[in-house]
Amino acid sequence: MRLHVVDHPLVAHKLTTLRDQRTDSPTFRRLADELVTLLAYEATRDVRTERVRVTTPVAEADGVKLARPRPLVVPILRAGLGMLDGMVRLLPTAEVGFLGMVRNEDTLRPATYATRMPDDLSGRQVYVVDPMLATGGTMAAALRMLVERGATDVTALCLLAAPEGVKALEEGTAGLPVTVVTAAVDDHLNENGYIVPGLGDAGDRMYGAAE
Ligand SMILES: O=P(O)(O)OC[C@H]1O[C@H](OP(=O)(O)OP(=O)(O)O)[C@H](O)[C@@H]1O
Ligand SMILES: O=c1cc[nH]c(=O)[nH]1
Ligand SMILES: [Mg+2]
Repeated sequence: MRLHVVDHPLVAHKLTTLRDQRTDSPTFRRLADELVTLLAYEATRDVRTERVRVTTPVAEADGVKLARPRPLVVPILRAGLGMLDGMVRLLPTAEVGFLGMVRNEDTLRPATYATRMPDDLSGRQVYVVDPMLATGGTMAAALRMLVERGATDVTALCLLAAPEGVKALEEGTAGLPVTVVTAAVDDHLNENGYIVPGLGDAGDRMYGAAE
């Protein structure tokens, strides 16, 4: 597993407001959208392109376009939905697969309640989006599912990670081809499995009632 923590003052600024408990749902959603754009800029550095020629109003020019097969973006519902628009804005040719997963708040084990995904992911570049990497159980289960379908090139974009989740992915996905891109790795997980200092429950903050 490769880990890339995006070190940029605009990322740090937006993440700080995201963490603030006074930030309401509409602002939280806007900031998550803006942050994913900045993370995606780094995460898509190796996205495959092909050479093309275009005619400008002045002359012929060499250029590049996103190549086929089309990249696949996979939001992990619910909270990952808040990162989907930003991703497909940057990757307009992307196909989207959906994974509905929820963590049992007592056992902290993930359960999958929805899957809508191409059967064959061989040769595809896959970008999984989920704001929180806490114990890593949800992301590890998602990765296993993608690899079972033939994925060999997976990038996970998370707004925040815990060291425990990073370690779990390093150990649990040994040999799996995954790069994790995040805005920060926080201090630790608390006894309820929440990232400390974190930002609370990302799904609730995105889709709970606006304050
Ligand atoms: O690393 P883990 O310990 O597995 O925890 C992380 C998961 O928990 C959150 O989702 P949640 O289960 O709260 O679902 P939601 O998005 O519907 O709120 C988060 O968006 C991740 O999917
Ligand atoms: O801190 C955490 C941990 C898991 N899921 C969240 O939304 N937040
Ligand atoms: Mg949640």
